[in-house]
Amino acid sequence: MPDPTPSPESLPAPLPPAQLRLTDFSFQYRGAETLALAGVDLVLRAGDAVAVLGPQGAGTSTLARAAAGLLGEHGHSTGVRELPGEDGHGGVGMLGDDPEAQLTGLTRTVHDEAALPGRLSGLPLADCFERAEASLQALGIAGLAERPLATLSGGERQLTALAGLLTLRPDVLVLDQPSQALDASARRRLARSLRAFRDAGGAVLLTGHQHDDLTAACDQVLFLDRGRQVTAGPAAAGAAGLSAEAGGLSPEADGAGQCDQVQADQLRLDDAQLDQHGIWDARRAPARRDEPFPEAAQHGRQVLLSVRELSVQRETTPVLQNLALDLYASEVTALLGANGSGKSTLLSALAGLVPAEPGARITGPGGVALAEVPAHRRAGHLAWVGQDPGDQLSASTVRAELMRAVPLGPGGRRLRREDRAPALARREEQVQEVMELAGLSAEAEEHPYDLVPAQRKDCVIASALLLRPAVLLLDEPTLGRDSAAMTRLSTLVRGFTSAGGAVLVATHDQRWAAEISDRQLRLDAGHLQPEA
Ligand SMILES: Nc1ncnc2c1ncn2[C@@H]1O[C@H](COP(=O)(O)OP(=O)(O)OP(=O)(O)O)[C@@H](O)[C@H]1O
Repeated sequence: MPDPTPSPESLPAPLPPAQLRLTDFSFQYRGAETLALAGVDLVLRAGDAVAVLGPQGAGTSTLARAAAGLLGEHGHSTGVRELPGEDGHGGVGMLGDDPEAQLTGLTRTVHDEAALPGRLSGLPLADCFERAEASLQALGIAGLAERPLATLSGGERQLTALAGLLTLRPDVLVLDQPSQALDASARRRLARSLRAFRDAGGAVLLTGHQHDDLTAACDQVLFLDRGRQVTAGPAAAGAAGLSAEAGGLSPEADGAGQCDQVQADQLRLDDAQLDQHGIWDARRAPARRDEPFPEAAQHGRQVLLSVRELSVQRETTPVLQNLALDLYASEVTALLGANGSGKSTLLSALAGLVPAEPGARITGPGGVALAEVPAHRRAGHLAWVGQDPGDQLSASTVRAELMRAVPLGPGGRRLRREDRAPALARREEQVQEVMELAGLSAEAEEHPYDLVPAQRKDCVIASALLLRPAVLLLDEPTLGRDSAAMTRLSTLVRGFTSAGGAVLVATHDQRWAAEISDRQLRLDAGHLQPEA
């Protein structure tokens, strides 16, 4: 008879200790009518990496803040959050999803910013500096240590904020959309740093709306739908009917509250499942397009913007060198390139916001020479949507922001009294239309700063469209978008080119670049090359 007592070798290894546990955790923002999180259960053990994905508004950022203990003042929670490190050291370090809010504003250089968290937590100075250097090294930005923060590119800022977090050696790292703004090699370096962090006993929680190399390297993925953790089985059957069930049923009935975590290896996270949950899969091969976009063929290859001998220095470093570029009517040109390669510099120089070296020629629609034209007058020809939408928003509601973008009279001239009412009605109509196009109708009366970063960008894109420019310059418009918002963005961009406009768009999302663009250019060492 076999011995019923299991041998010690056959016993499962004891589970590593939990670093963070949320049990039946619910949260409601003050003044909100519905729960932002409803009965979430989550356990992060030493060495774990878990991704929580959901469409925009599903509560992934709220979950990140809940895990980091940052929700306290903002509403009411029920359930339990346990964090062993709460007795003193370790704890949770979090990087938020707002690229504009990641640096403290208290320091001047990259090195000082990376060392600051340690200094604020009372570490000896020598340790702070040593850890800061090690973090900068691990993330591949040691060369930027002495750089003033104000001179960093978007990706460089993101990595600097991460470096600061790593110096605290937290038990748990919570990263809300950490890949946004990172190029492929920075993402790989970050993946390696997270691996090392986990091997040393740390746990990682990633949240966001996109599936990418980092979420694919997690052990598990959870999906959120309107604050509820939803059942997502490994097969398509698990995903079927999710949207129909979730939200309308009680947590008991729809399975929320039971931790149904899915292994994230690609074999089990299939396309249907990600689509079902509204997640943009940045790793997927681009959808094939056999024909060129029809509108491009229709309008012929009319040059709308011609750039020659464009050189730009930042401080004393040459970033763009003698660059030549043509943008064509009805075409989308994708601008690829590593972090810090100069994509934003190029777009800003075209918009007249960064000075070019003498000799540059920028010729706009109808042969207008733009190189000498100041930025505010270029905007009618070339509308620029910068990397940080906050820099371009100033009104207190989305509607007011957009109203402001439409000049009432032709060329901004004053209108006669009798023409005012019809002009106001027309403006109202245009604004309404563009809000619908950009998916902002429900946010019309919101303060732009209360929107999530992707919607803030939508607001700036909507303003740009209202200017009716010939050329649209978009800097990283895909950040923080779920699948529906990506589709909306594509529709908006193709709508613009259908009407004969040209688009130049800087992006790190190679799938989207391949799907949306008529051609792809890569910026490298100050020069543009066709993407291989
Ligand atoms: N105001 C500035 N002063 C000095 N250097 C700057 C300034 N802004 C950017 N730089 C530097 O110029 C280079 C190009 O930056 P830019 O922001 O154009 O790159 P990018 O390709 O858009 O990067 P990312 O993909 O990270 O957004 C980088 O080395 C950056 O650090």
